[in-house]
Amino acid sequence: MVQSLRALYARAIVTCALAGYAHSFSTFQWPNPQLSYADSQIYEGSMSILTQGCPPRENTTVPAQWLRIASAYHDMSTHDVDDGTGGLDASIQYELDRPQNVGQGMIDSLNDFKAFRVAAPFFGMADTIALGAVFAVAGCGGPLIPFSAGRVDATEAGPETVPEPQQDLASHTEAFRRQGFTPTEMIGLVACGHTLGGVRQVDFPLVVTDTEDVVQTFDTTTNFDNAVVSEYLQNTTENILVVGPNVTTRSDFRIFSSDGNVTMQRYVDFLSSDTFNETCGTLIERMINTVPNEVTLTEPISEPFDYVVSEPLFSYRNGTLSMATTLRVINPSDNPSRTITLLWADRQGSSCPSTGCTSPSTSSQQVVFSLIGNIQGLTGIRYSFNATINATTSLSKFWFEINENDSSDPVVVDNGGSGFVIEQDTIFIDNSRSENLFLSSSFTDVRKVIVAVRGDASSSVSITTFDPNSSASTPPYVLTVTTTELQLDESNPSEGGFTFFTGNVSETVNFLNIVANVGGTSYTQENFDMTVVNFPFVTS
Ligand code: HEM
Repeated sequence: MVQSLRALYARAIVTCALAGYAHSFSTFQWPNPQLSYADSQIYEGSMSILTQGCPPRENTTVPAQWLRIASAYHDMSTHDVDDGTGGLDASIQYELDRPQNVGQGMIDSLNDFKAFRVAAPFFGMADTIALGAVFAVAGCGGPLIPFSAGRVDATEAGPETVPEPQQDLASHTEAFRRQGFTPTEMIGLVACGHTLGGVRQVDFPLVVTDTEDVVQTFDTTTNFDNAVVSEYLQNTTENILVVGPNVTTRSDFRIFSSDGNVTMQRYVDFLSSDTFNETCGTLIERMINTVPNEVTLTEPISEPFDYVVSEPLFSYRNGTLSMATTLRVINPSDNPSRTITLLWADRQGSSCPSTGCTSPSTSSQQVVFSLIGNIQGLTGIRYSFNATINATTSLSKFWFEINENDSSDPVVVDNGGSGFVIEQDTIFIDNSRSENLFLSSSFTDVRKVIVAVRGDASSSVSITTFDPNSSASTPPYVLTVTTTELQLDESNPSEGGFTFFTGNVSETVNFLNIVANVGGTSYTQENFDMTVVNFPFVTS
């Protein structure tokens, strides 16, 4: 019953979206870099391109490789329900030399995840592997699995717990119990996984004994569907883990038939596709959400957050602060008369009326959604703002008002009543003074970051940068974290009480923290989002 409701829910979202009905998307208390980033990776990130249409690679498919690495058969298999340790933690990165983790797909998948530079301080390789599994299933036409973020990456190998095809049923049942799954769920999970891809001769010569066979696929379809089940029940299956010449490695046969085929039969009955998809969606979601007890995941995200605000970008010149930001609105009605206004309140004194200073949106752009957003039939508009703010009175918080200019009341987007609070205005990255710098001497692109400090040259500023572009050429791929002391910027002399400090960072840095000491007081800004800056381009 629960599963049916979930499926109905998923369908309801799509139907509402397609019909353009009023919607009830959720929001979160800003700032929340983890949820903002998870939303942007699911709904607007580019990684899902590699799974769209279930594309082939290495005689299997990219999604098959991505799902396998996340699975109860690999990274997640280290979980132990008895002591609450292990789970999906990217420990696979340290376990690739084990025979049980053989396969080009493992390296290919980790290289994909590295290439898309998804890793962030609050979104590690384990979250990326889990997101990869969500995209893999959706890309091959399977269910949409809600995504939760917050996994913690391991820094060393876990125990050797990957189940292997030559093990007996009792060992597999115990392995899945230890990972938190009942014998029935084990049957489901293996069937759900083995709807994609197959077994490679070169990696499993004792399973695929015919050296002419490069890969023996588990079923005759590429897509995420119940063919693996129906072909098994109709005795037409060529799944090598069911009918392979080596009886010892027929692990799928032992697992599928372990309850007299009751579970497999159930998938087919229901499987008007829906039951298989529902069951697999629930089981795979549980599988990728299996983490050590001390790790807490976010609530599952099954729809985009509405009213997502991007990092406010500040700049100071000639007595004024400018602040650029954007507001994303999901599934807006088609209304060219809509106006959206940015409002803000003074930080010091009063130059704004009590209702707030205002600045209209300067432009708007259709949101380009990733695979999941497209499947859900979403539309979205991102409105841009560029406010000119009196630098002395500054601002303490901002908010938005959406006016459809019809008879309806304007909608106030104010972060649940508190407004979008600017914690401090003493230090900020100056978006118009900073530069995207092409160094012709070394043919490299760097970012010259300029931090404006409301204080004098005795201040000190350092930045800690997070770069997902790991310099390693083989796993483990970990974020490169670098702390740099900034220097006084000679090309930007002090102005209006502001002093400017500078340092170069790699163009692939996606987040940074600033720590400053100004007049004996410490200021910090954490998780500044470098992916939205628009520094001017300069060649030097
Ligand atoms: C007793 C448990 C399991 C055993 C013994 C097992 C065994 C295997 C073997 C031997 C392969 C071939 C790998 C290769 O040639 O590269 C394979 C592939 C695969 N397995 Fe499993 N598996 C198990 C459970 C699972 C589970 C729970 C999932 C996911 C829910 C899963 C997903 C996959 C996928 C997607 C592939 C295809 C990979 C590709 O084509 O690149 N497996 N499995």
